[in-house]
Amino acid sequence: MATTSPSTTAALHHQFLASPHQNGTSDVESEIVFVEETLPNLTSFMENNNKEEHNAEDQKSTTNKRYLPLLVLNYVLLFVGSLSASLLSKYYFIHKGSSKWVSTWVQSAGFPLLLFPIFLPVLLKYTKRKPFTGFGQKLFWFSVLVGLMLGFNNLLISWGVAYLPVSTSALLLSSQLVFTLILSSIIVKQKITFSNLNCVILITISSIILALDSSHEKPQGLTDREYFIGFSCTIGAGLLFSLYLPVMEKIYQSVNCYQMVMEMQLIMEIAATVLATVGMACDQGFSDMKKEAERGFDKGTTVYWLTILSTVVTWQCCFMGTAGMVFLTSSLTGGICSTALLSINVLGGVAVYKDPIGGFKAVSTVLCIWGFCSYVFGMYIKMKRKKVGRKNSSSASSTELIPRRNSDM
Ligand SMILES: Nc1nc2[nH]cnc2c(=O)[nH]1
Repeated sequence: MATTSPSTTAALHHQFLASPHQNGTSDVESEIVFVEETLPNLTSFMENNNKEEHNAEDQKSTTNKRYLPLLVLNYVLLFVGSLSASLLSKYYFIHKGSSKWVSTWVQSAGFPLLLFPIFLPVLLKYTKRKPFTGFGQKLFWFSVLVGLMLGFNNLLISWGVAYLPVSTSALLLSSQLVFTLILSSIIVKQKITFSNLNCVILITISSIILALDSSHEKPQGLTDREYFIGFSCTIGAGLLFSLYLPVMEKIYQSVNCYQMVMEMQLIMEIAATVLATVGMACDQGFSDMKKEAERGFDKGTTVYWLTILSTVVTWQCCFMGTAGMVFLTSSLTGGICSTALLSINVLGGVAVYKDPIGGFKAVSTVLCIWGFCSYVFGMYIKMKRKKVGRKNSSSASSTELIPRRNSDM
């Protein structure tokens, strides 16, 4: 029978959930040993209590009542953000915007928007946790490092977009999905299943068809050197992004609260903005911006600033959604959702810019939707099976303590 008082137990439980890796290991089994060895009286007490407490604390647990609304919200952010950021970036370049630094800077400069998901839950009394509680130095420096990596990725994306046709960069970027599958199987031991392999293959084929169909869209006057730069930058961006996703998943394994994910995201976006701002300052980006607003942009000054502002907001939604998806599901699911949107973005081009749609584009879109839907359906079935399994298993409660990853999603 437990002798620990409920308040001590709750505090220790909270401490464990907040930093499960304090014993210096990252292995789930050693965490069980850690709990059972260092808190001998706690385990049996928790058998009766931890299920509800864990679900209330661990927002990435699929049994948490806030899990599904958060997942839907993040996917909507990713979908709307990615689609509109891509259309707006195209709008910027179509109407004679040309600065690569401006296009890099707008991808992260919307970081103050992250203060909403950080402070709103406290103001609305959804949580008692004060923002940045338990945010250690290690997590801070990790976030800065990953933020600089993301800033560099944003720069590479901008160079790619500036030199390559949209279809070519979509094809090259879709290679990030294969890299994500490989890197996440190495970094977070992602299982390669029929469902995720099928999805990766279908979405990759979908992008290849799309790119082959629109290879004639190569801009006139593009030199071989520029094409090579655009090509290398886009491949580099795909590689960096496919490293970024599993690295984030690895870090999120020690985070159980969505608010903290947004706090990390804030630090990362600030680091990426510092990088972009230094680049802007050194390469006359700010004066380019002013010149573009006054003379370069063919839709006038007001529309220029509105375009910049909406691009800033939509990129932020896109990154917020990506981070949320990786936290709530896995890096592979986040990667699949982002990359599937590359093909869907083409449909956005058809709807908004009246880009021509032929048989190839239609087949590509169907393949992409098919791959994506079969994956989501597979995830849904798996989640349902897990739920039934959990209900049937009465001995599962003691291991519910361990932050459970949806590693096969
Ligand atoms: N490389 C890369 N950068 C991104 N930034 C936002 N989405 C993406 C993506 O899918 N790939």
